[in-house]
Amino acid sequence: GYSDSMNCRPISKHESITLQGFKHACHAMLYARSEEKLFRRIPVRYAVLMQMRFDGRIGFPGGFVDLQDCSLEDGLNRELYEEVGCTLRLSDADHMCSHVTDTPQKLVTHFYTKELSLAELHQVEAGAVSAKEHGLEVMHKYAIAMGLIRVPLFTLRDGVGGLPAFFATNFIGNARDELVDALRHLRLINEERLASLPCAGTSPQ
Ligand SMILES: O=c1[nH]cnc2c1ncn2[C@@H]1O[C@H](COP(=O)(O)OP(=O)(O)O)[C@@H](O)[C@H]1O
Repeated sequence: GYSDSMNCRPISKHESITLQGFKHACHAMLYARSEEKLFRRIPVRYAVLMQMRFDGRIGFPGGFVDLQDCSLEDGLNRELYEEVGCTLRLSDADHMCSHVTDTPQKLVTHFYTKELSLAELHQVEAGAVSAKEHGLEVMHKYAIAMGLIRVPLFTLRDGVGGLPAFFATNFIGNARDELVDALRHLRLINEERLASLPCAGTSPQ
């Protein structure tokens, strides 16, 4: 049987695909180094993409992949194309971590990160609105993406606005932990600031 500690534990991609009776989902964090400044003053530093989901929660673009059908990466690339119109191809080299959980369902989530040029990222942002599974006109048909959003990495002087406020929003699945892992692992913000964020101190890895 599964112990409580199994609830969302890290697992290797290799081991996860040997599990019986588990669904697999792949999601990706696309990001780019940015010299942009908010209000000509606050350095953006990195543009990190997440999306507003149809259900009002925030997650990364991606979705379920049927391993009978295709590889994890092919499935991810298909989802990225259908949801946000991204034609870039992610590969095994972009895989960052995988987690397995048995509640509320038996699921493995595979998380990928990919650095783009700012121009490529702008293209994804601009193209997303016309992607097949994006926007209100297809909401009778698909579990759609409502819009790409950027993660604010700065903190305003009030100590709340910016990343702390963003962290207080509602995330899907383990998307929040994936975001924290990626920000830490890719060194997009420093450890001290990470530790000061609500719920960010205790990532499962
Ligand atoms: O950003 C994410 N990180 C981790 N898990 C996620 C994320 N977004 C959705 N999930 C989980 O992945 C599964 C597939 O959801 P999603 O809505 O992406 O798939 P679909 O678009 O194929 O229906 C769900 O169990 C959901 O809880």
